[in-house]
Amino acid sequence: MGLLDRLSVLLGLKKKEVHVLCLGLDNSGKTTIINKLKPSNAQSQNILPTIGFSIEKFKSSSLSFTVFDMSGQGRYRNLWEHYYIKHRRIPILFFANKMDLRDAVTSVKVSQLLCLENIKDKPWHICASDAIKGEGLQEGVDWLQDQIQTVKT
Ligand SMILES: Nc1nc2c(ncn2[C@@H]2O[C@H](COP(=O)(O)OP(=O)(O)OP(=O)(O)O)[C@@H](O)[C@H]2O)c(=O)[nH]1
Ligand SMILES: [Mg+2]
Repeated sequence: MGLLDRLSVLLGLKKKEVHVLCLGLDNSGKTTIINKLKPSNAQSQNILPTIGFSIEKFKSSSLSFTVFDMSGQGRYRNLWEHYYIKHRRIPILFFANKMDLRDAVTSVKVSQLLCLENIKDKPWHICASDAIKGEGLQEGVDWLQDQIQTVKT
């Protein structure tokens, strides 16, 4: 970020830009989550499986998010490696989505199944969500914002 951009962010004239990588199995609801975070007039009514990846944008509070929405389908998973930044202390937000389904397990159980407590080198957080109704999404984004805002602009 250039000096002028930094100054604009500090003065509140411009939103700080952040890049987010969205990964997860196919059909888990990634695109639906991102879509629901957009203003209602920008939301798509017809979400199709993502081919390759798509770049989506939304704003929240003082941040401007650019999200790389990766396909979860098996044949595209090798794309994930190109974007995965192993050694940086990037925050990781997990959505335990589709919590409205009758056989959904709790976010605590998901966290145990994925052994999230083993992640010691990055801040992480898990939220239960229902992307159709939009439940749990803002809690996750608020956590992400807190993490990002503690990093210097
Ligand atoms: N019941 C329920 N259905 C959901 C939820 N979130 C998404 N869906 C549905 O799940 C299906 C897949 O959603 P997508 O957002 O396309 O999933 P995706 O993870 O982006 O899939 P890929 O792009 O193929 O990786 C759609 O029919 C959504 O309507 C949820 O929280 N609850
Ligand atoms: Mg998708």
